[in-house]
Amino acid sequence: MASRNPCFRIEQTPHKGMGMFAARDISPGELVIVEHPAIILPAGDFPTEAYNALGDALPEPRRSNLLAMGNCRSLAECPSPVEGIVHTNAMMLELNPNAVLGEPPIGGILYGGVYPLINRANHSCGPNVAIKWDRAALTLTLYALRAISAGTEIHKTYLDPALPHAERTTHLLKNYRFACDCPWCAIRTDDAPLAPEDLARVAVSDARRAALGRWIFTHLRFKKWSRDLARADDVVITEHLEALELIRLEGMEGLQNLFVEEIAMCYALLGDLDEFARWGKMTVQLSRIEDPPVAAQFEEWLVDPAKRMKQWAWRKKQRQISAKRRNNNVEETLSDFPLLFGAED
Ligand SMILES: C[S@@+](CC[C@H](N)C(=O)[O-])C[C@H]1O[C@@H](n2cnc3c(N)ncnc32)[C@H](O)[C@@H]1O
Repeated sequence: MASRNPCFRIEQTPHKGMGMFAARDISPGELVIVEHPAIILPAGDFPTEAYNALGDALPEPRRSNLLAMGNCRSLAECPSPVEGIVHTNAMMLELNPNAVLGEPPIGGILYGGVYPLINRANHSCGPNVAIKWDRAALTLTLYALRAISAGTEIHKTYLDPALPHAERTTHLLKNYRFACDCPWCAIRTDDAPLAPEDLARVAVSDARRAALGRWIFTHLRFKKWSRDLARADDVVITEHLEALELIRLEGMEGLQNLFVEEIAMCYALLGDLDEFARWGKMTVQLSRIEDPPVAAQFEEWLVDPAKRMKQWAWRKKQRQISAKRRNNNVEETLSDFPLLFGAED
């Protein structure tokens, strides 16, 4: 199936059914596709006839596009192919059917949306794209989390990648009927335990993922650091760079924006123009889809940070003021010494 979107194509994979592949190089933060659902229905189980009726009610080519989608359920489990397709593909979202027109219908009942193109993206525990809901329009936006070179498979994640390997495996087998063979997983071909080297690799990955999941609760954040001059100037930057390295190793770029943005802010408070420009531009690039107000704010600041940011070089200035005070005290103390000595002499 060919897509008119030049950024990706849908192709057969060797062992995952169809998949989504980059048709050209895609930059971090770049839009891959915005898509409307083929169908959207309340979460839950319905009689077979209801699923069949839903499929029959769809106009062509939406109906045949829906029926061509992946279905990991057997006919014994789901006699209606529409039901199997919904269970294999539906992306959950919470909507309020009584919401006021023009307001996002957030809060209320869980629904599942099926998206004929976005749902072709297979799973990885280190996904290179993420999704964002527009609950008012019911569209899903897929965007790149890191650079994706032409020909690479586009993977999203079907679960919280911070979960340990064993829980990820159980979830994927139960709900999607496959064993993940991404670089962060280890597959057991039979009931035998994992090989010692696979166990060790998975243990390292689990530990890193758990550390990243806890990071924001256990490490110093920009805001606290910004007001606390007793802390070293580079403490947040150093720790955030460590987090970004763990993120890179685990392919968990879905977590990176907070760290990148806070590093940019640290450099702003330190009055470092070059580093602020570097990290600020990265923040703009990564936030354009995920958090447009943040991207807009940084774009504005980047024009002339020294003039446009209230907090520009604040920490640097505080350090200069306290150094001056210290110097003055030292001078006063020193100038007192001759008198003291003189008096004693
Ligand atoms: C939402 S569909 C993804 C698209 C699907 N491959 C297709 O042909 O339409 C989910 C199904 O794709 C397959 N799949 C997704 N990710 C996979 C992976 N990493 N390894 C093996 N199979 C995968 C499984 O059969 C799963 O039930």
